[in-house]
Amino acid sequence: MLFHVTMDVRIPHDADPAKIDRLKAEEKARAQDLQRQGIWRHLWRVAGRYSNVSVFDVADAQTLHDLLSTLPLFPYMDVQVTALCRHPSSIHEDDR
Ligand SMILES: O=C(O)C[C@H]1C=CC(=O)O1
Repeated sequence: MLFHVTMDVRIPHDADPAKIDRLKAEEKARAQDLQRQGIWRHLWRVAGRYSNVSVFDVADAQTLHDLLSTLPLFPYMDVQVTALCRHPSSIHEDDR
């Protein structure tokens, strides 16, 4: 199943910079690993905001929740999820 996910990252101003740098590095490694596996299909920065829009390809909503909630930056994210299904006019056979 495909899910559109928006992640708004909100780092508290009083957060420990060293801890945040470590979490960002861990997040990057995790995100790149999931992209290589084809699970995190799209990852886009929202221009002008510390936010991304992403498309995930996972078995179901529980799998997506387990994945998102274990991201290193998850405690600092507001996450919105929209389930996607195939558009009848899509020319992309892997849209499902
Ligand atoms: O920067 C972000 O949008 C938050 C998060 C998502 C992927 C990643 O590397 O960090």
